[in-house]
Amino acid sequence: MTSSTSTPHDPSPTSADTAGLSLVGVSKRFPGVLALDDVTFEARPGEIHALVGENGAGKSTLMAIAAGSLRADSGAVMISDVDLARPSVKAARALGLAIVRQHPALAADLSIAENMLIAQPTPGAARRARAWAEPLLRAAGNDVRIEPTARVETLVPEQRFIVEIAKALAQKPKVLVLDEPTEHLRAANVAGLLARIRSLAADGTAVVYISHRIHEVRAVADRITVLRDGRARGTFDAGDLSEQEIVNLIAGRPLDAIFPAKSDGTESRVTLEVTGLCGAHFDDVDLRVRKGEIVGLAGIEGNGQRAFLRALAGLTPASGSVTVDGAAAPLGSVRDSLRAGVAYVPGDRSQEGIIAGYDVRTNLTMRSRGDHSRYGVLLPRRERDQARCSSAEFKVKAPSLDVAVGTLSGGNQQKVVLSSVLATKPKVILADEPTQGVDVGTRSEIYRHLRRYAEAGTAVVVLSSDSLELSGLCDRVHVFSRGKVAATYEGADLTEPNIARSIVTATTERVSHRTRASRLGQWLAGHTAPLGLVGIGIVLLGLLGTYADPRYLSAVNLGGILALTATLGLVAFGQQLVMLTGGIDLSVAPLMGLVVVLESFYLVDGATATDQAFGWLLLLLTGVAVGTLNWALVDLGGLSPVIATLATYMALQAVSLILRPVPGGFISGQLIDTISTRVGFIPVTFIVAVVLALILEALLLWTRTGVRLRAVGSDPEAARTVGISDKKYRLLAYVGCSVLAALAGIPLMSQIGSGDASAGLTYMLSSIAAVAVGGASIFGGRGSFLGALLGALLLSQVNAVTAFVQLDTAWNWYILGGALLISVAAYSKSRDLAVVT
Ligand SMILES: Nc1ncnc2c1ncn2[C@@H]1O[C@H](COP(=O)(O)OP(=O)(O)OP(=O)(O)O)[C@@H](O)[C@H]1O
Repeated sequence: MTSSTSTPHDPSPTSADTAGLSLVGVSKRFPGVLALDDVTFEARPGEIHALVGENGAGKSTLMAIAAGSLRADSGAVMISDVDLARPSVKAARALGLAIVRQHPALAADLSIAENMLIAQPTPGAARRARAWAEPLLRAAGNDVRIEPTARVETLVPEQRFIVEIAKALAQKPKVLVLDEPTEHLRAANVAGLLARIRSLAADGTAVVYISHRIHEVRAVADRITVLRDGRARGTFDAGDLSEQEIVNLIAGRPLDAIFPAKSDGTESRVTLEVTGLCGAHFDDVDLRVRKGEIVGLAGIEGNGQRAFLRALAGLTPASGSVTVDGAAAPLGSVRDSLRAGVAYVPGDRSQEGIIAGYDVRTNLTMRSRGDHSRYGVLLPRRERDQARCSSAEFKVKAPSLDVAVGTLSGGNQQKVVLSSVLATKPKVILADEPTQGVDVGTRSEIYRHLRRYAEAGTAVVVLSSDSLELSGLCDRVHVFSRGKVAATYEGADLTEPNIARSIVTATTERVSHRTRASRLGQWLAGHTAPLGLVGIGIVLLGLLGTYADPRYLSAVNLGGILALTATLGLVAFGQQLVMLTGGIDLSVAPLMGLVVVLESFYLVDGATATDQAFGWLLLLLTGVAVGTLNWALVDLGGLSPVIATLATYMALQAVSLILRPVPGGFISGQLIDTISTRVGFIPVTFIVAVVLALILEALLLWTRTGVRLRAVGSDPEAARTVGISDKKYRLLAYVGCSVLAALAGIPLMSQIGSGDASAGLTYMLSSIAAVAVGGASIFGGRGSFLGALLGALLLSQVNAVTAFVQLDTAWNWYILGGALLISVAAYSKSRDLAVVT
């Protein structure tokens, strides 16, 4: 390889080169942006090919097309010499392409092992996911201990990236694409990853490496392709280029020094003084920032540096003394911190930095609302002017300020976060990874901005996992270990190797220090806790009922409670199914009534065998038809599930009333007897409900379909990204829900005995309540069929207990409302207990 900066390779693939990944003449236009313009790119087996370029140059778009998650307007994609004629994530994966995305495609409610499993071309058994994932995680994240059964929502960004990397490597890819994989990784894990990549390439894998960290690119890449404004600007041998030459190629012009000059140390005025700050994960930390200084924080994740920064921002409780420009600053309240001029640049951009669905303008101005509103009324022109000014200052690349910020490239989103924070004119800037995902040109602009703020008297504290950044930018760097400042570097000692060494020394300490959520915390945040909690509620209610009247334990009463539980349980299973996908079905109630009405024509005394067979078939068909209709309204019609199923609710109720304006038609007595059969005092319907709950629970937890269903509810975008058809799973859920609701009409028939259009109406609220009490999230992604059954039992018991204690029926509602509030509050609180910061 002999080309130089001035003589780039011809990127057109030759026939000998085409194995690996090959993209030929790819173009892609988004509204207002030509993201890719006739780009040709290839990565050969055994090479590491870096793809570099400014923010918004089109790197992620190109790789999304290679991975099949985005369709090109024109051009061809070939993986291992096979033309990806009909691009899809599945097809690309089957050909051996794995991708580590800039935004990890992980569903928060699923366990880490489950997330890794659903992204595999041929996923193994969900039951063995833990044992399978454990060694893969260990290999991907040197010293970061990650519990495969923990939910992804409990992970900090570094851990999420390690999971994303482990997920991709588990595929044993022939083509591995890494899109900014190290933005959140510390040096030890970066080194481990680069070594791993080299060994994969040595074994013949074609690796595409996207990064803004030029030293990494130089260290690992064999060839480098530069993208600018959607066009390929040349492919070069990495060995022929210096770092400065790569930087110049990316920017398209010579760039001066990346880091601005440091403080001359002549200022003595202290802008920020922190004394003896204590909080969760850090203890007795002092920090002083003088005018003109930038102070850096380093350390291994979990050693308290991030917790310290967040406490300073008022996000978590802390004690100690903080003064800003000599005045005492408040602790423990974000609002008060903001008022005192303390501004925080969040490290977790997607979770805390932006509101992805909102436009760029709102995201740019939302932190400084007071500046462009009067008496609470927004002044649109002033807002627009400020947004324009902020976006120009940071050169935010967006088709217009009205597009959703989520459609911008990662680096441009980061610029939006920073400029929106700086628009608050802060006295203190607490910046957590301020240059994550930002290109080298903008990076140097951000450094200059921060330096300018520092010189103007703003206290600037930067937390970064990049030692090079800290040594180049900061005047002083504190390295954290076990929640305390273990080393401080300044002047001539402030060098990258010193910081890196200090961090590595802390690694060994940290392995033992790394806090994991307590066992109780993990259990409370887990799948079984709601079952235990509802179980306790059921026992307590039972004791109350028995205390009020020993006949509570009579076979008649218990049998009655269980029969009602069976009916409610069946419809709650349906509701649970839909809620797992993030939906809700209000139409279950009139559907149950409609089933009873329909059967009051067919399953009557003296009905012919044909009529009876038709009656049963009609029950099933009605369920399938209503479920399909609901799904079509939601998924094809784009209606919200509440509106869609409310419309169906009204339509079904109207049909029932047309068929039976007044209750009438008697269900066959023999059929009622059969449905009401009991084994001892236990109704057969209850036994059926228990068996069904167990089967559904097993399917949900231990089969690929169950895991995928939960993934769709937890994060439809992440699910689509790993190749799951979210529409298909929502169809399954809505049809399943309606069929279960129709089946719940069978025990209802035996309870009502005649065709009554209003028979099932109370089941709308009670089915939702049973599922919520049973531990489901109304946002989708988590829930339990056993929980729904126990929730149904609790609800049925409340009715019985209020009757036995001879309380007014209003108490039914008080108790149910209370149980609902307590359980939902308890579950949402318990989920926090598994999170380690
Ligand atoms: N879904 C989308 N809708 C609209 N525009 C998009 C979408 N995805 C990307 N773009 C636009 O396409 C262009 C290329 O974006 P892309 O994410 O590929 O850039 P990038 O080189 O990966 O940048 P970065 O380094 O910041 O990640 C940008 O202008 C971006 O705003």
